[in-house]
Amino acid sequence: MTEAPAYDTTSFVDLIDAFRDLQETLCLVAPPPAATLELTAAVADVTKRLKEFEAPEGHRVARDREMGSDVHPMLVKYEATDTSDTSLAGTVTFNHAHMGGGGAVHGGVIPMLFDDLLGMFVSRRGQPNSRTAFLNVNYRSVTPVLRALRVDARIEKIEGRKTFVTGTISDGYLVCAEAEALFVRLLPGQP
Ligand SMILES: CCCCCCCCCCCCCCCC(=O)SCCNC(=O)CCNC(=O)[C@H](O)C(C)(C)COP(=O)(O)OP(=O)(O)OC[C@H]1O[C@@H](n2cnc3c(N)ncnc32)[C@H](O)[C@@H]1OP(=O)(O)O
Repeated sequence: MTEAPAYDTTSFVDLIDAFRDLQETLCLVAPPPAATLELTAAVADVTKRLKEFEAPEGHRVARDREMGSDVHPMLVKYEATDTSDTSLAGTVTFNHAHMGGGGAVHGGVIPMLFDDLLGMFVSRRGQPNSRTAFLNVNYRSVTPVLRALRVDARIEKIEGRKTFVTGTISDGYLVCAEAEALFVRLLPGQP
């Protein structure tokens, strides 16, 4: 495969942010049928325009490994503020699109954040090209939406191809969720 050309992701990050805004807004509205029909056509039109720019694997911006969740519409955006070789601290704010019920984050969204956060951290500071072997999540207290929460990750140990890592999401001193995961480095040629 040829090397992907240098690409300025700034405007694409804005597009993804606009998409996230759309996702959240969809979770907040009750439009009448006529408006829904009109809006469906408008969204379909945007999708049609985007399809003009389809690119082969390796050239798609959403898979830009350096940019991570900033350029991927499905992933939860977080900010890493403090990293060392074995630890990471940062922040995440879940929105209405991530809500399960009663102001709490959906129980499936939390493992997705952990898989991405811990996987990215392992790739950068542990062993690149690793895959999640297990990810165990404990929900210790309700994870609230619309609040800046703290995220932490720590590489506990590396044994051969295996990187053991833990993570937490906290609201002040209250632990909302914690995770334990194993990432296994792929062997050359391993699919
Ligand atoms: C500058 C840098 C830029 C950075 C930019 C980064 C970009 C990067 C972004 C990535 C950020 C997103 C990260 C998402 C990551 C996914 O979400 S990956 C998708 C979800 N995971 C999967 O689909 C994995 C499916 N499973 C598999 O592919 C294989 O089972 C695995 C995990 C590769 C392991 O298989 P294998 O290679 O054949 O390994 P195997 O020989 O069975 O086991 C190796 C060792 O691990 C142990 N092990 C394997 N599985 C388990 C298990 N489930 N439990 C306990 N032990 C296990 C074995 O016991 C063995 O231990 P030892 O005997 O060596 O002590």
